[in-house]
Amino acid sequence: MGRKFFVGGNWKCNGTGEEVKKIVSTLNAGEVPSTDVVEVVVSPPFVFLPLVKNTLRPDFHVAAQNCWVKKGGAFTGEISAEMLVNLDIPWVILGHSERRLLLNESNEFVGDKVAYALSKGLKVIACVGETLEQRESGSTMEVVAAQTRAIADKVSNWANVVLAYEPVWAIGTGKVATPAQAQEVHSELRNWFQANTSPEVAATIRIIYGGSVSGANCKELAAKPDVDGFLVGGASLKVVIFFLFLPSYFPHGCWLG
Ligand SMILES: O=C(CO)COP(=O)(O)O
Repeated sequence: MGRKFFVGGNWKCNGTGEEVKKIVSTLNAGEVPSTDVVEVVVSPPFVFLPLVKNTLRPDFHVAAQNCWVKKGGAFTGEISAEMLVNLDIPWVILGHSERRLLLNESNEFVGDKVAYALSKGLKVIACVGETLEQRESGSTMEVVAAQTRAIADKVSNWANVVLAYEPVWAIGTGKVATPAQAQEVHSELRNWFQANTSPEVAATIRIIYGGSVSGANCKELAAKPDVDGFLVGGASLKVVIFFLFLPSYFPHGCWLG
C-alpha cells in the first residue's frame, strides 16, 4: 500500500474566533478528493480546538499544536495529551522549530513528548529541521538524524507518526527548499529509517515538507518521490490557497487511479 498524501495546515498563533469560523466555513465548502488518497489535518490554536472540532467537515481532522510531556498536573499554561484525547482531538504537532528554538525544547524533551502522546493514543506530526547556519556548515543530515534519533530512542511503533521536515530557514521566509533539496533530505531520512528502524517503517512512514509552501511551488515539490505531503503555515490561513495543495497529489499518479 502506498503512502497516503498528507496535507496539514498549521495556523500557529493566529486568528480570532470570527476569522476561525470563516476559515472553517470556507474549508467546509471546498471540494476535495476522497480520504482514500489524501488526509487533511488542520491545527488551530488550543482555544479554538473545540470550535473547529465541532464545526469542521468530518473528512478533515484536527491537530493541537503542542501538548505537555507527561500526565497533567501543576504545569501552569500547559495542555495535557489526556485533555486532547478527552476532546477527541486525534493529532498533535510536536517538536516544531518555533518551540525548539524559541522555547528551548531539546531533542530529548521532544522525544519524550512524542512517546507520551503516542502512548495516550494521539497521532503525532513530529517536526525536524536544520537552521541556515547548520545547512551552510554541511550538517543538515546530522541535525535531522539526531532529532529523529531522539524520538526513535523512545518510540518503536511509528505507525501513528508523520515526520515533517521543516528547514528553519524556509519557515515563514518565502525561501522554499527546492524540490531537489527537499527530496535529498527526505530520501536520506528514509534511508535513516531503513538503517535504524525497519524496512517496513522506512517504506511506510510519511515524510512531509514544510517551509514557505505555496500554490506556486507545491506541485513540483509533491512530484518528488519521497515528499509525502506538506505542513503548511501561512498559506493554510488563506483557504483558497490551501485547497491548491490537495490536487498537488497529481504528480504521484495515484489521484488519477
Ligand atoms: O512552520 C511551518 C508549518 O509548520 C511552515 O510555515 P510557512 O508555511 O508559513 O513557512
